[in-house]
Amino acid sequence: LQRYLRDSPTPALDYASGLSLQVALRFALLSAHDTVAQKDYEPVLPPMPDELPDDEEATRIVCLVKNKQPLGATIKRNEISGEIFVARVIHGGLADRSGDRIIEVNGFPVDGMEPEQVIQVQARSQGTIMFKVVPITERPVHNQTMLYVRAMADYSPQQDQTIPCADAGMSFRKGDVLEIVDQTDALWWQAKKLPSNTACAGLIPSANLLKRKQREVWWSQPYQPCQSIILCSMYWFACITAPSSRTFNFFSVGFRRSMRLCRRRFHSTIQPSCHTRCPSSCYSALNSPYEEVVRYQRHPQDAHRLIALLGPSGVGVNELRRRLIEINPNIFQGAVPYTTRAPKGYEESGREYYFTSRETFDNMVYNNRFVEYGEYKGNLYGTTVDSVREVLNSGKICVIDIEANAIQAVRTHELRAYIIYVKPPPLERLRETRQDSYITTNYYVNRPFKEEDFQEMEEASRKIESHYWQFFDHVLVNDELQDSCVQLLTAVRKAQDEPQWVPASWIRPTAES
Ligand SMILES: Nc1ncnc2c1ncn2[C@@H]1O[C@H](COP(=O)(O)OP(=O)(O)OP(=O)(O)O)[C@@H](O)[C@H]1O
Repeated sequence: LQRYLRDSPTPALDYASGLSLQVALRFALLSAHDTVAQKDYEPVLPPMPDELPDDEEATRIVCLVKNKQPLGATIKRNEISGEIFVARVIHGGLADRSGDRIIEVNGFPVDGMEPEQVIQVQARSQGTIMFKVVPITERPVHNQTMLYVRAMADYSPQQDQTIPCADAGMSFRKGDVLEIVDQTDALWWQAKKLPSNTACAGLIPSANLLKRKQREVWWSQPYQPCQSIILCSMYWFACITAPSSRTFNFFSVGFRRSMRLCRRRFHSTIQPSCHTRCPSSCYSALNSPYEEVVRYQRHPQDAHRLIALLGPSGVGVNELRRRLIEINPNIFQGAVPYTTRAPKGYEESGREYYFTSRETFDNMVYNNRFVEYGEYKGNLYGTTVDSVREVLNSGKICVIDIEANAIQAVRTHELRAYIIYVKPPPLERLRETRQDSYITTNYYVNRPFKEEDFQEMEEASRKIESHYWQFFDHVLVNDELQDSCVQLLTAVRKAQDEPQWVPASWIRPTAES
């Protein structure tokens, strides 16, 4: 504006936006032009009051221009003195000053008023609001480092009776990455949802407060068996069985179609206690509604990240994994599972399976060596961390499929699993795309998909999503198979070569992790 005043250019027209009503962008540009042409420099601030207090340091006049943005501050009343204070100023909001005592709003003395009445005064004002405030002399120095977290729960300020101001609140869904910009208040933090293009932060419950809220909700709900699954989602168990009779063009490890069947059938056979199996991960998932995350980019010399695929039975997890490995078996590989069953004539230990005794297997279970394991027809089957490590150490990308309750076993500092959730497309697309496909069920090895298979898949995906969505690094809707393969390949490449949000404990390992 200073330069404009100096140069005094003459506008071509006073009303140029009429020239181009159809093109929104151009219209915006032209109306900006008109604003300058008409010298319409909002806001016009009201004149300063004549009677300024003698002690200039003691009070300040703060003038804010109202627009569609919230004011960005919450106020509170001191119950004893009746004085009104700015309780909290929202980071990046209009009123980015904190702790000041408000004595007047638009000329009305507000001492002794209820906060709601003060808000009424503000709400009535048009254009500008003038506050007379007594600034606090000693402002707390906030020496905060940047904190990023992944939300492990959903939150909606509109449904929270306890939030100081629902309009200043920020809703989030589990899995969202939040930048915490202010943690000075023990109960209400300020945060931005990433990726963010707003300067203004929103109020969210602090970790302790959200934890308390979750516990209250949990206690107030009637018992549902699936809740125990959420709470003990780290019970890692599954049943794995012999390779299916299906043969492929090349031998590929771990395409055990019946393994997933078996998991379904024997779902509840093995449930090791949380404390003996994975105390640290259980504890943190139960107690931290926010998981601290950092941006991580794999160094080209580091081992690849493990790729773990999961999804409801029949959605196509194995098909996608098989096709990915087929694309380039020199790059992608599955992990060789262990079993206690006797080898068949053509089988070689270390190729189809590692064959081992029951005693050794039990020992491995005891020593937490398995990502997943289970029993089928009297034999034990399982995938170990060592088998995964072997593939990763060979420089290849290890691709495995897991049940959702094995997620915590692979989300570790060492494996740095990238979790891809394979989601069914909408029902009508399932019907169309699976017309010529075959499903394997508990009773049939291969039969065409039926309507109830699709319904079951939908139902299962809803359950998986409601319990585990926060852990998914990528969601792949398996609609057209070819497209899904391309998407999978792209996601895997990104997982290895592009920066990703990962748990901070992977980068700064703690005693627990
Ligand atoms: N996008 C797709 N379009 C059409 N058919 C598909 C698609 N994805 C997978 N299929 C087919 O659906 C069937 C089930 O797939 P797949 O065996 O991979 O399921 P899964 O998720 O591993 O489940 P399960 O563990 O029960 O075997 C297979 O015949 C597969 O070829």
